[in-house]
Amino acid sequence: MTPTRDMVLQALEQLELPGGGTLGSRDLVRALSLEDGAIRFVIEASSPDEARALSSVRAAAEQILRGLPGVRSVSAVLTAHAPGGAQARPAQAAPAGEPPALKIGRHPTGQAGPQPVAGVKRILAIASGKGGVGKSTVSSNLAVALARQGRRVGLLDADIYGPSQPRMMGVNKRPASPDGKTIIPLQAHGVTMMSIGLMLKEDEAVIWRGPMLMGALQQMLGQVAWGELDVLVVDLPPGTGDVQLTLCQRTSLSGAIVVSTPQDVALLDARKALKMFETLKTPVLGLIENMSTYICPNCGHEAHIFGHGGVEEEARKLGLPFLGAIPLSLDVRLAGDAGTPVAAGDGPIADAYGALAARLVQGGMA
Ligand SMILES: Nc1ncnc2c1ncn2[C@@H]1O[C@H](COP(=O)(O)OP(=O)(O)OP(=O)(O)O)[C@@H](O)[C@H]1O
Repeated sequence: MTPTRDMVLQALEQLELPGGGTLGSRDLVRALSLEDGAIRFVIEASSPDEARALSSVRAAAEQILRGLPGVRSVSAVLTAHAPGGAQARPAQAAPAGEPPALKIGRHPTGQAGPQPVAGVKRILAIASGKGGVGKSTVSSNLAVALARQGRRVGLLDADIYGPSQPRMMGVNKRPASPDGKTIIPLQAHGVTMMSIGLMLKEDEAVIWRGPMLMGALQQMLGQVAWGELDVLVVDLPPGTGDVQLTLCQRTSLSGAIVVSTPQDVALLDARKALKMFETLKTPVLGLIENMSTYICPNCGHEAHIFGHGGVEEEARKLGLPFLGAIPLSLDVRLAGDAGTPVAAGDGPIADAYGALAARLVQGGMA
């Protein structure tokens, strides 16, 4: 017998939360998925303080669910809305009695099961609906920020059509392969990294089709000597193509994070990416707004060049966690172009990435 959604929610009712109530009565469960006895869900706190107060709840919830008949595995992550300030809005609970807005699919695809990567505890895919919204920038900065917090972090640049991590992380050495099979990844800013860009000859055009892409991606995941990692951050290509499909179907992803700018057109594309993850049954762990607000370095005036708050609003509508907003800043681009992500230094943007990384660590996502 495999557990049903009702059985899971009912079992969770046994758990008294610090501060009173249950996960159900406080409407904290999001993105619950059940598949062949594997249970995954997100506990979404309304603030980092609430998440701190609930830090013991995740493990306790997992333990209760492991006791249900037919359960093969349980994975819960704890996340929180962005902290207060100009970008924050109070968390809005779904209307009482309504199920949480589930944004992950529940339909089996009949594909061979996703496989873990040896030694790697969690795999986070960073995705976007369209190019140029800063997905690669967010991936490298998040990887560096997580490493600064003591996590063992890998960064895989799977953006096969436009690999930008060698430039952003400041590496350009071709990785060694002592036995002609195992690929030795490179190290930069405390992160173990690998990019398809490092395997290509300069100006070699990557005009590959589906099967070749799949082979390259599998090689990067399976043949790279990643070592023991707490989290592997995967920088996906933009959109919804073969690489995303392969990764979601063949690899045990902890989940995906979708990056968008607040513009309507970017959000429209972000929705397509979210739909894809729903179809592929990959949990979406949250949304990040990049290029959110611009503060003039000369006069301190705050401008909303691409609009503002749209991603948080979208996350709220979809019942998905909003993980945070990164401002538009010349420093971000200059640092990325110079090969040292801004998160490796000090200042407000490094702090914003630090907060984002801390939220992921706290939630068991990294
Ligand atoms: N918060 C930001 N402030 C200023 N510039 C940024 C910010 N985020 C990204 N950029 C710049 O925007 C450009 C595009 O970013 P990036 O390459 O990360 O986007 P992408 O979504 O990965 O695009 P693609 O998938 O097409 O490679 C880069 O020059 C980068 O330095």
